[in-house]
Amino acid sequence: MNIHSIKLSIISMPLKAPFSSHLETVTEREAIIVEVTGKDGFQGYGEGVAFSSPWYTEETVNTSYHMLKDYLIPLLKQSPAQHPLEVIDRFSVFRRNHMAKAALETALWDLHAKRQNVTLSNLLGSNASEIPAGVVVATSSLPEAIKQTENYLAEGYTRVKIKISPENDLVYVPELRKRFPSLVLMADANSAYSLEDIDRLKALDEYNLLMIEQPLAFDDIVDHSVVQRELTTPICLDESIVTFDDARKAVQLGSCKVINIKIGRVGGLATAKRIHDFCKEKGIPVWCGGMIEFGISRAHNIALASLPGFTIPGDISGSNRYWDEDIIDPEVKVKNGYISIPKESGIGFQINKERMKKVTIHEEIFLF
Ligand SMILES: O=C(O)CCC(=O)C1=CC=C[C@@H](O)[C@@H]1C(=O)O
Ligand SMILES: [Mg+2]
Repeated sequence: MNIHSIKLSIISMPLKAPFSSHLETVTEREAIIVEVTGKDGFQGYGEGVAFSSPWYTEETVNTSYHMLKDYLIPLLKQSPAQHPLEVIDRFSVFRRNHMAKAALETALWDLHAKRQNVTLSNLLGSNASEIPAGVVVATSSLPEAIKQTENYLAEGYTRVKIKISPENDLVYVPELRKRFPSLVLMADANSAYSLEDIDRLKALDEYNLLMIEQPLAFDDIVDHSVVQRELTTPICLDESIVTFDDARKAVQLGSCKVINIKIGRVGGLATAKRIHDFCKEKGIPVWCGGMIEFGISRAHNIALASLPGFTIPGDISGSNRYWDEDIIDPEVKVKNGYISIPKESGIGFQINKERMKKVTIHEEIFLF
């Protein structure tokens, strides 16, 4: 793809408020920003979405950096790709490390779209002009959860996700349902339950949740199929779906009725789109998951979520959900519950260089 150089930057920014689930409380977010510069001067951007420690998946900012620096960038230099679709196959010689792979692969998609002078959304096959927004309420205080939900509804959001575990589920869900009877509400368990909790999960059926996300183990597909048979509420898989074959097997087994697609978790846009295409064919609705990300990953999510199989609002909120000031210009904004798809080529947002400079804690350039 005629690459001149790749710059890796590690950035760090405090969240406006802590993001709490039963697994972790995030107060500060680090991420890797990948900037690929072509010999023609075009630049593509990607964002590594692994967290600082391995609480959500096994990857971290440091392991992603190591993969990019010591394996993925040298591999791309040694055997150049002609098209971003080729990259995933090339990277498959290295096991997993999907978030590191996606950080680089998405930057190449952005570069490719800019060179073709098309939006990334169009390049992926969409003609949509907007996507519905969704927001996550992640706090360990019920009054705070109620207050945040009220505020987000006032900002125009129409779909809210809360974090649940056996410690709070039968308090949070009934209380929020009572206060917001017609709210499109869903719950993410991040593997807080086991098969023994089946009655507890069944008790949630009466609260009209849009879905329950990842109730059982992060790497399970089989036990989820047992629980899904017992529940009327659809199960959505997040952590368990890291490859196309995971999605295929989960659908075949009846382990879920909905899939959350995260570009980073599945290793890039090519696999994300492949899972989307498969689910669309099988009648399985999908939505785009979030990673408490900065604007570059958010922009890639917007492009992906514009595809027609994304029939459920994703965890795609405005830049102001987490940040005082994002690293992109303009910031992502939610109006009447929707986010407009930018019309400029590639991801359609500019990098706010001044902001980037302020939040960068490390950078390195690799010449091709
Ligand atoms: O990006 C967002 O707005 C929310 C993302 C979100 O809910 C999650 C991100 C990462 C780990 C989890 O806690 C959670 C999820 O599992 O979907
Ligand atoms: Mg989740």
